[in-house]
Amino acid sequence: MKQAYWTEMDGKDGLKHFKEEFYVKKGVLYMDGNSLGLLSKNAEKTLAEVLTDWKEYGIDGWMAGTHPWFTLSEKLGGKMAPLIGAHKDEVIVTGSTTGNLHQLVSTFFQPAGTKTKILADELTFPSDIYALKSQLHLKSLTPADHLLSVKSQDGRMIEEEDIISSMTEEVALIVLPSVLYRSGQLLDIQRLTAEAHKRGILIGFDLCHSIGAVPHELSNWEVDFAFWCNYKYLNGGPGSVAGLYVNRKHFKTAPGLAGWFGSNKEKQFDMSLEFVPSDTAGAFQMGTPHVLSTAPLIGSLELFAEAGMGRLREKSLQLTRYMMELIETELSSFGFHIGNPREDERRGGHVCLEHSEAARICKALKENQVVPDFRAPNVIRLAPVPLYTSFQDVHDTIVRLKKIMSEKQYEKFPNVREVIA
Ligand SMILES: Cc1ncc(COP(=O)(O)O)c(C=O)c1O
Ligand SMILES: Nc1c(O)cccc1C(=O)C[C@H](N)C(=O)O
Repeated sequence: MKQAYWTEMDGKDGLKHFKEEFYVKKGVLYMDGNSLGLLSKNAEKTLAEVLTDWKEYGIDGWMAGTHPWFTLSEKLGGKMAPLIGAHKDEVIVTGSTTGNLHQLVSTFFQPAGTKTKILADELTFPSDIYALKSQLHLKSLTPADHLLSVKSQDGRMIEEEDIISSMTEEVALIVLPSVLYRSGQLLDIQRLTAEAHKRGILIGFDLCHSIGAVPHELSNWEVDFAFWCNYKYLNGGPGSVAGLYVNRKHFKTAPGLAGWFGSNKEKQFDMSLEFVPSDTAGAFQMGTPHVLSTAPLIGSLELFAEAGMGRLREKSLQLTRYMMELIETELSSFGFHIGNPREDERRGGHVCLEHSEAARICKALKENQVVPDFRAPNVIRLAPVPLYTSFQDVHDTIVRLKKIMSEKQYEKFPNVREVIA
């Protein structure tokens, strides 16, 4: 493997100083930032600041201190907006991914007449399907008849053409992932939104695997709503508070699940039994924000503002391209298949490496200080995230993998998954 390439790329990498901001363990090649991002010093600092404010101010921390808690969700929504190409008031940091999906579907799925179906796809993350089915049940509609699932032709990707041809008259709402969690396929959000709207269908996206990895233009594309977690590429920490986006054209739509933190902030403490919603995406909040699980995001988002999504995406594409090239040149005799799309505009931030022995190859990688994750039945996900991964890290990952394969190190492990990854 030629050293010239990675030394040259690392040498001219304008983002390389960010790696020092992160707790990257010495000798460990962390390729799992698409599942749980690493802690940054900045995130640690803002978490400590919020704890200090609690210590110092008690109840007054809601309005005083370094990061007053009462407006923190709105403030962070504004800081997150550039990552998805939204207006500041269209984004709020709140809830969890699955909770936010429930909120948005309960708001925007309004079956009427013959328009009673939700369209999703068969490769989406299971939690989304569970949520959609339970939302149908709540409206006394059976998922077997009312949840349409676009089929994959190859078990990896979902073709946009197939999604569009499933946008029938009966569909009221579409919920799709931006990037598929296993194959890393990036869907054409702009095109799908335009096609849905031509047919009078509302459309929303799960951005879990694209936020912080891929730039978006949600407002310009007129996407109706979106939701995501902040613990993957955004490094908000395990169980970090999530986010949602609602296009301004829907600000007058009453939230399906109302709660007092969705109130107009001036009125909230009037304690009236009449709900007066905020006139922003803040209306879709419910209860008191989980401040301690939000605090690391304050620091983390500062890093994203400094790095910029354009530069992050450029480096991410270079890293995944380099990884795929090395896989092709170095690992061709070991039975791997690259399961993600090759085109830049069709892939997210991770490489999907398929192998019949994937579960135990992952165990061998971990033993060799490479952290991937495994997704059944046969996928090794490798995410060289641009904030803390160098080109040399990508190179070294493939060197370690090649050694594992040449020496058949994986054979000493059973080929079954661990509990989580
Ligand atoms: C695409 C996608 N959607 C939804 C979820 C569920 O998120 P949460 O557990 O935060 O609700 C995840 C990850 O867990 C995910 O990857
Ligand atoms: N949300 C997770 C969790 O609570 C524990 C372990 C992993 C996760 C994940 O986020 C997994 C991730 N959504 C995936 O793409 O597989």
